[in-house]
Amino acid sequence: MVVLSNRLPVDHVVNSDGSSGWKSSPGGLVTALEPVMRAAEGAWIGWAGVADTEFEPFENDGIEIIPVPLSESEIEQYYEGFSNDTLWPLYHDVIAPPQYHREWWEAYVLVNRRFAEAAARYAATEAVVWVQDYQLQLVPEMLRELRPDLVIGFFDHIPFPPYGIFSQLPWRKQILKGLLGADVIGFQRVADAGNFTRAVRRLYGFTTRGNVVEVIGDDGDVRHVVARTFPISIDVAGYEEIAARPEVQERARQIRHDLGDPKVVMLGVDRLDYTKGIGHRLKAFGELLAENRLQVEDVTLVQVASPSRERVATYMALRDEIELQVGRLNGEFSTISHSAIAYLHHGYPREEMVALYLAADVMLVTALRDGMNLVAKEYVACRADNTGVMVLSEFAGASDELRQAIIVNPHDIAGLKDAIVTAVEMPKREQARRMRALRKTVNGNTVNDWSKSFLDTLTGRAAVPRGIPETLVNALRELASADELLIALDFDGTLAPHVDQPEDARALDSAREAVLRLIRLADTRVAFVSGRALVSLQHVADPPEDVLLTGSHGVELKLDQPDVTLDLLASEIDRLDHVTAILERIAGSAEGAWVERKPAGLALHTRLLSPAAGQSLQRSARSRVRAAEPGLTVREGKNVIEFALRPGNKGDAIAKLREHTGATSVFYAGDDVTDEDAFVALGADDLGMKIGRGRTAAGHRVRGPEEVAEVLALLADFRAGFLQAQKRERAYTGSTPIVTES
Ligand SMILES: O=P(O)(O)OC[C@H]1O[C@H](O[C@H]2O[C@H](CO)[C@@H](O)[C@H](O)[C@H]2O)[C@H](O)[C@@H](O)[C@@H]1O
Ligand SMILES: O=c1ccn([C@@H]2O[C@H](COP(=O)(O)OP(=O)(O)O)[C@@H](O)[C@H]2O)c(=O)[nH]1
Repeated sequence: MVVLSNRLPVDHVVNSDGSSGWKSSPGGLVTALEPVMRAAEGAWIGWAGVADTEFEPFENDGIEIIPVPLSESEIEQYYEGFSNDTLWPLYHDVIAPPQYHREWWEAYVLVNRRFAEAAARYAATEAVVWVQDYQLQLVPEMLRELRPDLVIGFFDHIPFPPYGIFSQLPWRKQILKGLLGADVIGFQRVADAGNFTRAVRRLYGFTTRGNVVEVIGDDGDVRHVVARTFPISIDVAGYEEIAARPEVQERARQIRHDLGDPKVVMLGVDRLDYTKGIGHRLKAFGELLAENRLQVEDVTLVQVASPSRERVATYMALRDEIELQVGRLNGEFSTISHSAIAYLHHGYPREEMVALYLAADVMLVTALRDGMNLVAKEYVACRADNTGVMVLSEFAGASDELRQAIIVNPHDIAGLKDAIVTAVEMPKREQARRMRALRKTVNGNTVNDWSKSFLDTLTGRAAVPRGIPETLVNALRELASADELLIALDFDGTLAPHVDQPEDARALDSAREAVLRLIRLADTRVAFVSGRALVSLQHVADPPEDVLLTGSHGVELKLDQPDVTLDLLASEIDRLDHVTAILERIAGSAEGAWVERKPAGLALHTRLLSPAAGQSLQRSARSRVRAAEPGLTVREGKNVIEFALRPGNKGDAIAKLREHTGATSVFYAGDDVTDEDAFVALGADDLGMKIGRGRTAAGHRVRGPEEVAEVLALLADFRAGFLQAQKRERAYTGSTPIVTES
């Protein structure tokens, strides 16, 4: 795996004595990704934090680091400018006004290209490349152009703005196009993913179905891009381990002592950023002191404001503002023995952070907008004794999960003050009740869970366990009570195990038996949906009389009537002959490749070749056919590329079958890339089941044809049970069911 982010986990530093070295770099992205990368084999590509310096790749704490150089002017225009003075405020609710400068955009494009080129150089064939965050939104598309073999993921660590705000961006279409180069785009919150898909619909008119965007390329080909939420987290066990160390606990006691042992220590930990709501927090605290609702002898606020983006004008102004506010409040309310606010403009190492979390009775997270806010999760992970209260802004992503915090709107200063008082006065029992629940939530989604679920979605590599998952059993039980049920099944790899020679494929006996049971049931139809030509499907599947058939990806149909023939025009037959000649030549150049002629198209099979050789053969077939006979529909499957005269896919087949049968619910099972068209055509009352590994839009997954047979048998049991019960009920209530008008 290759990870790309603007920041590396370490920054290069030159000390005052002229010596140099590497230190941990700031921010939650690094906190989250570091443990993931230490556990994974792979390289991390990013900027070393200094200008105009080239570094050779090196290893740091078990991670291979590949630095990408940036010049002084690129840092100004790409990082401080476009990333942090255009995108950052725009994506954070325009809390500060975004600046739009064309030369910043040009630098952004240039640096994104440099990152894409670095990834293209380092990634092995068919490797997974995981691009991080708003600084690199153009990389997915650039990288796909350079290396179409790669699997590309993108994770957005910050909010994705609503269309009304996003649309301000002069380069909004380019940004979306860049992102859509990824196979999976991850967001922190459901709302972010929704904002993104809405923008895609508005600006490109692409169809989105649930989490899947149908991206239509310049050549008319369709790619399915998954855009969904994956809330990021922390290395919970790592924080718990540090919090349990005696020396860290001693340090926490020392901190409280040094603060004058106040009754209550409140803590804020943020990069000094206008998104974090530090000013709102200080205002609320100041008013509580002024109104005597809190006393300076009892309550101290520790505010860590770690330095961030210090050359950006908005950040300089913020520092002045906050420090003026702190100075005023301390001047007004501190006594010789008690400071109101301990203000620390430093970045601290992790052990010191944990000691602060242990020392704090109340954690204040009052962000005006924040992608996630890992500080909130870290505080919870450290409170093993179930004490402590968190006040948490509803505008931080963490509030979606940490529901037992005291959730606040930081703009409502009166509400924020009440929340702070509630936190300060909260009885220990109530603290424990809430903290237990918070800890359970944080433990239930660690950073490993986050990366695993993202990467599993990306690569479809989740080892598919044997057996039928409980969630699938429940969904089948529900599906079995449909008024009119259609069970549509792919054949190869679903009912029949894959074999080297397509004509040798046969359905498993157990699958055949289950199908025979299903077709005997009332209000239940079974269909086979195959990419094969109908005649080939009939040969291998030997389908029972009542099974509906669709072949050639829905172009051929046999629906309760004698065979359907396809009328081809003479010109279409000429085109097929021409493409046959081209493909035969290509197949002839590689031992083990062969061409299959279909009623309305051709397929080049490469399954006996190595994956790399197969891919390269498919690429050359694609470009030569496109040049010679433009306008054919191209479909890529596992080890096969098809050229069809007429468009049509398994999604269309489902629509035709649904119409023919009047089905109110559809069950669809398939294993191949072409089955994804069918999965995205399913609706809320339907059930999609993917067979084996691979990215999918299906809601369920099983391992192989044996499990498919089990699932079909189970569905037959449930359906028979439902129909029996329905029959009994009708007999009991006097034949026909009661129909009410609405
Ligand atoms: O690299 P910097 O410019 O110094 O900024 C530090 C990082 O800030 C942002 O962090 C975000 O990621 C966190 C983890 O997902 C999330 O909890 C937080 O809400 C975000 O703001 C930024 O997104 C990173 O790229 C920066 O490295
Ligand atoms: O002095 C400091 C201040 C913060 N952090 C860490 O920086 C990260 C901040 O991440 P968060 O998601 O809260 O916000 P971001 O800074 O990424 O916007 C957390 O892991 C903090 O523990 C740190 O190590 N030292």
